Amino acid sequence: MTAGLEFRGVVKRYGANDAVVKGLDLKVEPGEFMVLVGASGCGKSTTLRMLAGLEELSEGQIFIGQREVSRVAPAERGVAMVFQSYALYPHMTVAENMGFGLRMMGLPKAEVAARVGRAAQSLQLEALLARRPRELSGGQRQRVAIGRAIVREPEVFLFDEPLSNLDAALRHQMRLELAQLHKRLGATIVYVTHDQVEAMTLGDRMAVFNAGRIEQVGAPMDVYARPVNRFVAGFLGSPRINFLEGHAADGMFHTAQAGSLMLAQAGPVHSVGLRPEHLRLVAPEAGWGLRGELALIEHLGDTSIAYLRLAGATEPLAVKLEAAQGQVLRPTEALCLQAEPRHLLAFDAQGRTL
Ligand SMILES: Nc1ncnc2c1ncn2[C@@H]1O[C@H](COP(=O)(O)OP(=O)(O)OP(=O)(O)O)[C@@H](O)[C@H]1O
Repeated sequence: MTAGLEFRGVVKRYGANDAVVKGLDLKVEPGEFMVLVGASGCGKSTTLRMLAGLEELSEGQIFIGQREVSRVAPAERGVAMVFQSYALYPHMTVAENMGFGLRMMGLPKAEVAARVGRAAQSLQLEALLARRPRELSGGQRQRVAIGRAIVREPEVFLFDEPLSNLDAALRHQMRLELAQLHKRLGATIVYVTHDQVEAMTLGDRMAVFNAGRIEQVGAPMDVYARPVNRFVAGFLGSPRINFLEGHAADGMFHTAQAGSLMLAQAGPVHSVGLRPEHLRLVAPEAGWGLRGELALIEHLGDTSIAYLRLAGATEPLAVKLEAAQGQVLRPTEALCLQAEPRHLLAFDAQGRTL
């Protein structure tokens, strides 16, 4: 069973404090992998916990499928949650850990065994069913925790930062496994993370949270390429997008002291955003471009990141170059950079994308 879900005007307030979730509207389609992403404290976990029934709503409604669940008990919502700390029972085997919840619900032994068998197969845990948690790696334990959710055959899976306790290599592996698992199960997933790489790679769509509100919802590459404002533009991308202040005139964006860039759009441009991969080196005598001095260069193997000091700018400008290009540059060298006009994100005085 796969159901969609919807938040309608959901507000969460703790006591007399300001709301931590401020009127949330969000629709998740059946079978969709939706990532809620944002910095610590922005309200994404609270949102997930309200969906799970672990927190009460102050205002608004939540629907799972056609059913309003705003005041339905957690166990009756048809959701299963996987937490960051997977809390397996140490004295039980993998199979017992996975079947525990079902046995508590009073399901017949044969049914429990069948469901555990199916989940173990889809998670490649069959060879480990007789082991105890201490005999497993961190990634295997997390798979067991996911298995515990799968056997409940929920309509919706909820994940709360499930990978943040794993090391980088394992996180990467688990990310690929989760993506494959989602394809196999076709389940609706709501996944909370502060990690932009997880959001970019796992989500069919992502909702970018900021201070209790959603700034933008969309397919990861669309949000990356067409952020609605400066906040979202700055949230995604590594190295971070470069912001430059200035003004527009005659189809050009003029910085105070570091040169000009060609603009694709008209309007009251107050600042622009330029991703490091969209800047390219041009000859110093080019007719237009940004001019600066190389402050530092990082060689990453396949690419190099050059950091330029621009006159009148407080932060260095990050530029992603091919390794061969980066290798010949020397600190303090004067450089000129251009970007294709279509790659410039232009913002108004309020930081909205024009
Ligand atoms: N029980 C509580 N009582 C009062 N305030 C709370 C409570 N739980 C959470 N908050 C506050 O609500 C805000 C949102 O918290 P929430 O955990 O949803 O954020 P988050 O985006 O998931 O961050 P993190 O990734 O750090 O968990 C925070 O400012 C937090 O301090």
